[in-house]
Amino acid sequence: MVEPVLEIRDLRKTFGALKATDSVSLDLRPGEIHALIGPNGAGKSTLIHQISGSFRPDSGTIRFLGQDMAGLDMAARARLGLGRSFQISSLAQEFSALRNVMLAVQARQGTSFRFFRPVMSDKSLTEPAMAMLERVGLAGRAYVAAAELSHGERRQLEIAIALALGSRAFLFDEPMAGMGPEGSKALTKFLDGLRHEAPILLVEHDMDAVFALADRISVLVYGRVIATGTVDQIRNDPEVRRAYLGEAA
Ligand SMILES: Nc1ncnc2c1ncn2[C@@H]1O[C@H](COP(=O)(O)OP(=O)(O)OP(=O)(O)O)[C@@H](O)[C@H]1O
Repeated sequence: MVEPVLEIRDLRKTFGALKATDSVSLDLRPGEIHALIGPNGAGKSTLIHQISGSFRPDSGTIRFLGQDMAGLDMAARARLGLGRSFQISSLAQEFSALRNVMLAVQARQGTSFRFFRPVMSDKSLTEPAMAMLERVGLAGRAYVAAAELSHGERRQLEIAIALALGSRAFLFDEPMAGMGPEGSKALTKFLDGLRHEAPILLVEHDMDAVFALADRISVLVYGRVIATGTVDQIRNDPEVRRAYLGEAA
């Protein structure tokens, strides 16, 4: 069997008497989109926070690329390649898309001071940055300021930055939120290709996107995973239909 990229075992987190994460186990395999769905308050964001390192679990383990994440803070997990998006504020708005990715390439290379060469003509930065924009389908917008990009394009740019920084897996919490139908469609198409760059754990309420994208779905209800399976298995699971999907299935 293929080794999972991310492996979560028996994770528990309580807030007072509330079991926000109740013995959750799931994994993320190479090349897959694993969607996490469930009603409001089911504990999806709480789970993502524990994986990214912003909440500490009460018990259980999180392994990423074979390494135990306990004791590593968010920055350390990000450095290992656990990419958490979307953080629009991380973009330098007045800089071009290319320049934004170049900053990430530069950070990865660990060479922040380049007094003798004008940055924009430094091929060791422009070439990998442009290649990254091509990978996310944004090369045609390379010289446009981040502030001028559409909502969806900014998300593509953030992912180019995350890939340039070395992200090996993505945690996305409701990426479709705030997008119109056209934007959602474009982002769905983009995420579809992105899984081959790095697998994605996707929290999403937009069921059209989830059913179009997910290789597997886990359903969280009251902090517990009540089912994990393919789109068809989940759509036809009587407990899932009763607890969550209702007529949406
Ligand atoms: N910092 C916190 N302190 C106390 N309770 C919290 C905290 N964060 C989340 N909760 C509670 O934990 C439960 C799970 O919340 P969470 O935001 O993880 O659910 P969710 O599935 O992401 O919901 P939604 O789909 O609405 O985003 C909720 O009852 C919430 O009120």
